[in-house]
Amino acid sequence: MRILNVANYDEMSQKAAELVIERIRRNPHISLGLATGGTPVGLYAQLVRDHQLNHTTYQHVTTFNLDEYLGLSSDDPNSYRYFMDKHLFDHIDIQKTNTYIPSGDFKNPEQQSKDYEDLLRSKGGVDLQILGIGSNGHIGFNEPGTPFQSETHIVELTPSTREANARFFNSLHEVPTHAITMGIGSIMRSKEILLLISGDQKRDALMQLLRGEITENFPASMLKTHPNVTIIADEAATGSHPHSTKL
Ligand SMILES: O=P(O)(O)OC[C@H]1O[C@](O)(CO)[C@@H](O)[C@@H]1O
Repeated sequence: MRILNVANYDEMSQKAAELVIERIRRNPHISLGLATGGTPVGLYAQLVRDHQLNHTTYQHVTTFNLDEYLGLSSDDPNSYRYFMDKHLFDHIDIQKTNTYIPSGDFKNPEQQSKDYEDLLRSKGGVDLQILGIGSNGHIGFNEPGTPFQSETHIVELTPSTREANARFFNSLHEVPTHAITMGIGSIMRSKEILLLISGDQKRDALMQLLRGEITENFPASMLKTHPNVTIIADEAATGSHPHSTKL
């Protein structure tokens, strides 16, 4: 893993955007794995800005989102489809038919999980996966204890994840209890991974990732076995001054 330690959230977003834009320009048919949550919002804003200023095109780009809440329709403001349209897709020239997000439909979620995994494979998988991390080490919605080999599946969200995400809802009560998520095995098949970490509330998770053992109790630890991971972390998360290290 390569870690780039930057000053703050804005610099993290800027550096992340530079990396993503470089990969898109190198491969205009790239398949991007996308994350939601607070962490990548600044990155998406930078991608939109670059598209407007420099006309980087997404005409041939395909995207796969990591996860979706179960029970929220795509037009619900808290659904991840809504989030992606609002922060990115509505502002770039991507073809919406090339943007895939797991369905949060309650009907037959097991089949939907299988269909999403089949789709990922049939489209050739993800070239560059963008990730955030939960304070408990979750990636996507893969909570501690998720098998490392897991593929797209249904999860029951932990109380800590629901509490952390309640800030996007009117109340904790409204946060769905279940979600559909790409598995750790699905994420690990990506050719390249870009993990973004910002804020002092993520410092323990970053330390555990860097110093702790590889264990299913800390899902992100599996990333240490991936051959091509870049972490961009800000000073609040690393607790040290900006520099770059190869681990
Ligand atoms: O970026 P945030 O909002 O801190 O969330 C961290 C992670 O948690 C999730 O939002 C899921 O709870 C992921 O999608 C995200 O990467």
